[in-house]
Amino acid sequence: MSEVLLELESVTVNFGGLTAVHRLDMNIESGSIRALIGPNGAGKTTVFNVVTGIFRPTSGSIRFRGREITRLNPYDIAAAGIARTFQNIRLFKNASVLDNVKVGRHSRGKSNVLGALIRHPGFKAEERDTTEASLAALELVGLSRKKDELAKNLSYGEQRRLEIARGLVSEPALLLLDEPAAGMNPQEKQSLLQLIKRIQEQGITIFLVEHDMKFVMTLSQKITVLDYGREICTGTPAEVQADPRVIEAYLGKEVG
Ligand SMILES: Nc1ncnc2c1ncn2[C@@H]1O[C@H](COP(=O)(O)OP(=O)(O)OP(=O)(O)O)[C@@H](O)[C@H]1O
Repeated sequence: MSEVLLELESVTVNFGGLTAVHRLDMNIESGSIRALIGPNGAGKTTVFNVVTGIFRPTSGSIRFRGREITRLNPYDIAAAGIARTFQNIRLFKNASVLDNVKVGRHSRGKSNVLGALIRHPGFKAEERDTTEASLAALELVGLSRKKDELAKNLSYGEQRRLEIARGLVSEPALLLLDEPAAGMNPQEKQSLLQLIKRIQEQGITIFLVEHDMKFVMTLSQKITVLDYGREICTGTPAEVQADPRVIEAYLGKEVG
């Protein structure tokens, strides 16, 4: 049995009278690729938001590498080793590709503003380290040649890969991808699939929300299915596809 990296225990998230996530238990094994699927509004993004500290759960607990992270703020959660991308592209469009990646390194930085202003030696060493790590992340996502381009001049698929590079540069143990394949053409999806596998080979655990079923079934070791905030099934792609509760949850609903 491999070690559990992320553990959700009876996590509930209420928004006023609405229960977006209801007593969710989840164990994500270190080194695995886990998908979270479910019809629109099932609570998937809310799960990402509580894991990354954007929302606090109403009740329940979240542990990462055995450490309680439930009440930490997003910055401390990032520093603990969890990175994410968002459903909608969030890049600095008028900044270079390289600078967009460097921004992702901030959760590891130790130097303060004063160190930057006086060009303290520690700051310079950190700058060098940031640039090297950013170039390595760009290499991994296949964007090295475009490092000096403005982000806005990249194609849609490249912009999404740039966001992944920005997540990787903090050297996370866990990478959360929110609908990474959304809006991509078949070639872009294929190259994304290969990229996610390469990231996993680097020892990074992947947790993704994705509507493209073919993509999810090809990539994931295990899938958790949510419906109205409740887990209805967790299993291998074959187990999930054969589960009547999953078929029922999707019947008559837009799969996306
Ligand atoms: N900040 C919020 N305030 C109030 N309600 C919210 C908030 N965020 C999400 N919700 C509600 O919680 C429920 C779950 O939303 P969530 O975005 O997590 O679903 P999802 O599974 O990610 O959906 P989609 O596949 O459409 O992105 C929905 O009913 C949504 O309207």
